[in-house]
Parts: sequence; C-alpha cells; structure tokens
Amino acid sequence: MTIAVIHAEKEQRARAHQDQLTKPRGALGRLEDIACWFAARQGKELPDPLQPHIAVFAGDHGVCDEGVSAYPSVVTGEMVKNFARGGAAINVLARQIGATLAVVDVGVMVDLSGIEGIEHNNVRRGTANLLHEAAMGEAECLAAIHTGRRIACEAIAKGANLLIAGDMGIGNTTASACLICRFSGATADAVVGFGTGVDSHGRQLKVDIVSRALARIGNCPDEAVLQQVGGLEIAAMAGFYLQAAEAGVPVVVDGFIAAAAALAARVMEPQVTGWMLASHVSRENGHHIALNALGLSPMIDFGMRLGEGSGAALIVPLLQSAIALHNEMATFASAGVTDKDE
Ligand SMILES: Cc1cc2ncn([C@H]3O[C@H](COP(=O)(O)O)[C@@H](O)[C@H]3O)c2cc1C
Ligand SMILES: O=C(O)c1cccnc1
Repeated sequence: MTIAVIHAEKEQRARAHQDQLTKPRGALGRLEDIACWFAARQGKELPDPLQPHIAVFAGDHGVCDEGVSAYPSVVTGEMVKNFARGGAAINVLARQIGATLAVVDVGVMVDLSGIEGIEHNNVRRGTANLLHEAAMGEAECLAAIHTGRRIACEAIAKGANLLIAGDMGIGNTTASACLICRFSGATADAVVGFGTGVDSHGRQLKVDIVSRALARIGNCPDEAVLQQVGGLEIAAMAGFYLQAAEAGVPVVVDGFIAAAAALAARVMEPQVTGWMLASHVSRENGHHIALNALGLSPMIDFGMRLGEGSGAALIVPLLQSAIALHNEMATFASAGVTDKDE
C-alpha cells in the first residue's frame, strides 16, 4: 500500500475561505492552518467534524531488568486492567472528547486472557532485554505491526476520522530513547529523560544502557532497528500510523513514545509524516529532538510526561474548534461587514 494523496488544491480553497471570514486575515493564527490542514487531508474545503478513536497499546520491556524505571513491570498489566475499567487518565479524556477507546495487549508480561474490555493480541510476554539481544524476533515485530494496522482499519471502518495511539509499557522510555537517538543522530545524553521519575543517578544509568544498546546494534540497517531496540507496543503504534496514512486518516502523535513509533513508521514509509500532527512537547528530555526530526511542531507545552495518548486527546478540542470556526463563521459578504480592501 502507498500513503494517501494530500489535496493541495483543497488546502488553497480552504485558505481562500479563511480569508473571507469575519476576522482580520490570519487572526486565528494556527487554528486557521489546522482547519486548512484537515481540508487538504479530508479532500473537502469544509472538513467534517472529528470523530476520534484512541487505541492504547500495551507491552512490557525486558530492559527493566537493568532498573531503568521508577516502577516495576507488573504496573503495565495492572494499568491495562485500569484502562479496561475506565479509571486511567486516558479514559477520562476519551470520555470528555467523545472518543472511542480500544485497549490492546500486544506484549504484556502477565496473562490478561479472559479479561473483558481488552483486545487480546499478545505476541510475546514482554520483549527480551535490548541491552544484550534483539528485543523481539522479526516475525514478532511484524505481528505487532500487523495488530496496530488491524486496530486502525477497524476504527476507520466504524467511522473514525482522527486516530490517536497511546502507549503503556513500563521501561518504554528507554526503548524509545534508543529509537530516537538512532533515527535523529542525537546523543543518548541529549535524548534520555527521567521517564516515570528516576533520579539523576537513574537517568545516568539509562544513558549508559541506551549508549551500549546503540553500540550493540552498530550500523544494522534502519529497518531492523525497531526489532532490535523497540517494543511490541511501539511496533503496533508504528503499524497503526502507517495504516492511517495509507487510508487517508490523520493522526495526532502523542508524547515521547509516540514520537519514537512515528520515527520507526517513517523508516518504513517516509511519506507517513504528512498525516501527522503533534499535540504537545513532553517533559521527557529528547522529545523536541524527535519532533524536529519528524518535522512536526507541537501545539502546547503543559509539562506533561504521561503517555497513554493523553496529550493527543487533550488537544482534540482545539482541533474541533479550528474546524467549527472554519465551517460556521459568517463571511464578510454574508454578514455585511466591510472588508479592509473595500
Ligand atoms: C501508574 C503509571 C501509569 C502510566 N501511564 C503511562 N505511563 C508511562 O510511563 C511508562 C514509561 O516510563 P518508564 O520508562 O520510566 O517506565 C510507560 O508505561 C508510559 O506509558 C505510566 C506509568 C505509570 C507508573
Ligand atoms: O512523553 C511521554 O509519552 C512519556 C514520558 C514519560 C513517561 N511516559 C511517557
């Protein structure tokens, strides 16, 4: 499959429409750009209102054996149960914006089978330790990517026109830092952050582990990096982004882990970033580096460092406002307001 076409002429028509609305030209700033961005992607001068779908992908990380997180791996499975019961931050935000939510076990360590409210797609019970060996096998990585693709397909078939991928996986800021370093060329020290809240000694340990993992994979081909140092949930997120872009459905890229997944998706299909908006800049150190590498500029800086898709969900009302203003405002002509050139 190839990435869907972006309709430049609809963007121009939308831009011309914006200039007719009863406001000084450009006065709605980035809201105007966002409305035109959706016009180009939906192929409609007046974009449809947004129907968001959020999928939270969960997986565990063998690298937790090195002590890279402030929390133990069991929290991943416990949080998945919390998502299924509706008690996590992303559940609250999903309800608030009227988004449907899927919770997907791609690689959680504990057995979650039989629990309702979870999509059961466990590829393996957590990755291997990326410091010493490939995090997953090639077939496992492909299976995780395929799961992400399938979840995106199903949401689009049910009418979603905006997709958000969230992550849950204790240890995944370490895996994500490896991906961001490798794909941006930045150093481990610039990219590694405090994750769930390790201290400065813990961060230094993460820097060391990321540096050694990058040295281990050396100059292995870019296509193999996700399998070597990624995560099952990160691979699923990459597949989710690829499927959305192929189907012509925009995505909002969340924080640090989502940016790492987006970079991995870009290795498989460089045009995928044309379908991405970035919600926020995460507190995690190298997130701005990853966004720069993706060519995306974040909308807000709220000091967030949660993941789960929370930052992406938070900015959906801004996107909805951008589209509503574009579609519903009167024009100078219809309202009888004198334009500056008249
Ligand atoms: C209770 C809890 C809920 C979370 N929701 C997202 N994360 C976030 O923190 C984890 C990554 O940080 P690190 O690499 O330091 O482990 C991921 O699970 C991410 O989704 C959470 C973490 C915790 C503890
Ligand atoms: O930005 C994120 O997505 C993030 C940062 C720290 C921990 N978990 C997620």
